[in-house]
Amino acid sequence: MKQDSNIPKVRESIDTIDNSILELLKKRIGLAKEIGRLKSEDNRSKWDPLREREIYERLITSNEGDFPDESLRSIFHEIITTCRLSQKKAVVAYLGPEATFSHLAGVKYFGHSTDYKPLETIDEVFAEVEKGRVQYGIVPVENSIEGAVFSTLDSFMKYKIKICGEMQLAISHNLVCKSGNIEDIQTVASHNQPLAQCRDWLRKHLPNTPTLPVFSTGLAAKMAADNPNIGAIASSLAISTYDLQVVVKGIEDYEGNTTRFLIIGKESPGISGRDRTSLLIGLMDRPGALNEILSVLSEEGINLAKIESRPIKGKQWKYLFFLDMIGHIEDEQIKRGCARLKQECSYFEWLGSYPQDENSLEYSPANP
Ligand SMILES: O=C(O)C(=O)C[C@]1(C(=O)O)C=C[C@@H](O)C=C1
Repeated sequence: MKQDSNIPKVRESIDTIDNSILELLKKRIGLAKEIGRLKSEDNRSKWDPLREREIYERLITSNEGDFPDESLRSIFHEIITTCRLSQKKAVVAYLGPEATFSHLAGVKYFGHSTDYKPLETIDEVFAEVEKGRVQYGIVPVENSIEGAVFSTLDSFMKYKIKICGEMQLAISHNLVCKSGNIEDIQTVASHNQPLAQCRDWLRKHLPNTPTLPVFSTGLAAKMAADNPNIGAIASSLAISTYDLQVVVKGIEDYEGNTTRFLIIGKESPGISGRDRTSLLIGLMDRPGALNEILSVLSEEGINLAKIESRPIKGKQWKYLFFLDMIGHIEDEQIKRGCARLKQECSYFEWLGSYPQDENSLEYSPANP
């Protein structure tokens, strides 16, 4: 070994830098708390997505690639979320138990300093937010392969809440069990959606093994931890949480499997400059009613990102439509379009305007 190694000296410099970063972080959180107090005096919302976007954009521009952009973004994501939470503590509810994809999505979105509350159903997540027992909920709304998550859409029709954000999570399914041996598996448990997303794989590799739909992937993982003959399809987070072994990784039938989650709360954030607006509408009972709605959007130059219909419970053959448009309710174009839609619709509800997710690739569980 070389005696005159320079490593200790360089490490000393790294220690000095780390100490300076820590001092600056302490100063930063102090300033964020001060802004929090000023915002409380003015009764202003603590969350300012436009300001947050400006910070990321400024830092990425001045970085010039010296530090990997993606890492820089996630470090500052954690810093800003922690500073924001120092202004107002938040509890986030999700479909539990621990280690579901919703839990994983929550941690990616809100960072590690937030308190998380697992609940048994998506409906309960909405109920807790509506009652104000938690500040936010995170719920899956659609999957790139299986389409809409109906229980989430139906809960929007039942509860008065607002959408505050969205995020996309790349989903990779693992077949797991206690021993890690496929021969031990007599039943495969999971949530309906992952079972459907791995249908072909299961048919091919475990043709005689029955599947068992349960409330969540986290519950399936918990069942596999308690019973050596149960296999579960679950997230990477579930493996460490429940001390399970991987039988086969990535058993989803299609690549690019991504789930879009919505963050729900009591109020939507202000404009960020790149936003989405969601509406729930009912059509008049007359010919061409849907066409009239689409014409309004087209005439106002509004980009419709998504339309989905759901039957109204208890009213046979009656439907409500979920619409996602690009833009914020404070944008003139969206404001004008919504005013016109209100006139044309039998039911109109603004579900919220919120910053669009632009970092879907950053949220890959393969790169946690
Ligand atoms: O600048 C603000 O308004 C702050 O409250 C500070 C801060 C931050 O930590 O940078 C925190 C929360 C807001 O969403 C935006 C930025």
